Amino acid sequence: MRILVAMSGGVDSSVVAGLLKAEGHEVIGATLQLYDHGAATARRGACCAGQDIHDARRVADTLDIPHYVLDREARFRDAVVQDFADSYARGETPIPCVRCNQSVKFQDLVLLARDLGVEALATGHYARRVEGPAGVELHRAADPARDQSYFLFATTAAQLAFCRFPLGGYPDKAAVRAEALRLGLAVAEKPDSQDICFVPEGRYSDVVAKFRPDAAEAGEIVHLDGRVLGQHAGIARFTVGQGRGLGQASRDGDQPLYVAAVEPGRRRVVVGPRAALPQAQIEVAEVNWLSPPPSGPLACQVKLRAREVPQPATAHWDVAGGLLRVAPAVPAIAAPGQACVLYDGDRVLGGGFIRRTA
Ligand SMILES: Nc1ncnc2c1ncn2[C@@H]1O[C@H](COP(=O)(O)OP(=O)(O)OP(=O)(O)O)[C@@H](O)[C@H]1O
Repeated sequence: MRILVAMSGGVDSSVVAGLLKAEGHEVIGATLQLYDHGAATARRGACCAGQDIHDARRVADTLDIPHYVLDREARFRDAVVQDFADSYARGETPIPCVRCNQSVKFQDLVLLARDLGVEALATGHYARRVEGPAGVELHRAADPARDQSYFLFATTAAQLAFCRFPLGGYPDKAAVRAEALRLGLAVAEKPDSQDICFVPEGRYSDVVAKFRPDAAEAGEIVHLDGRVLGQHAGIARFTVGQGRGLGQASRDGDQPLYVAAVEPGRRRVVVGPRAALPQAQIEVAEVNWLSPPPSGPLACQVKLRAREVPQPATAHWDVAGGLLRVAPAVPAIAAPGQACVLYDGDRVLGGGFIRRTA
């Protein structure tokens, strides 16, 4: 098979290219240049800085495969970084990896793949693509610690059919690194990439302040009952459900307080006791189904943030409104902007972005 491999310069996608080549496929590598390296080169493990492009090229040379570098900086800045800042300015907590998968990685790479006349696009994502009786399904990776299915919910059925995730069945990262050594790849010991590739040193509020200074303006922290408890240095620093970083607004007497809402219009952060936060129903928009959309109540498990185990819930799909209403079996706090992904066991049924909670 002629196959395009999305090569970030990291261990995972390098191993994918090596494995596919060893299996006898005709492999072509492609690396997307996604952001200005100036700020990022100091950061080890960033996925798409200059060093990473160099590493990807070196791996391609070792494997003796053709390698393309595509400049997608402008598109990444508009579709991912600007969207990230805009989302914070709306009082949400964005999930940029999903936007990147949606708008840059899969769209642009699938287009390139089609131009090159290849039959599939392979990535180093930890997820499993399963050929089911009614079409291709997305499943959780074998290694729960690495599973990235949550970030892939927005992949369309057509993209999924075209994609391959050869690492989805690996038991753990150590096995992938061992494979890299066996294949003689220079990146075998390279550190894992960190949370958000375009944010140097985890200072995401600096990025937001640059793109949306309004989200970094000071404002009040108020209690649900209207009392002003303190000041904050920008709404972008707050997420619904957050209990840390509230300064003197972190307690009311001996009762711990949590962020109940972020109000961009009034630049206010509203806090209250945990039990007072809305947790009964979650409204989800921009829904993508990777299974037949349900016509009645759907008993499933949902994941409301990247690092959590799916929890039982019932979902109702409002076809006309294009909205999903999710009622967790055990009340749960959900942050607008994050993804709500529906599972049936290991299988991803679909998902969308959390809009509001009630
Ligand atoms: N700049 C890029 N160019 C091409 N493909 C990329 C790029 N960044 C990521 N990818 C693809 O998306 C996959 C998942 O990206 P993620 O940022 O989660 O990388 P990762 O888990 O650190 O993997 P890796 O070790 O390959 O960097 C990568 O394995 C790779 O196939």
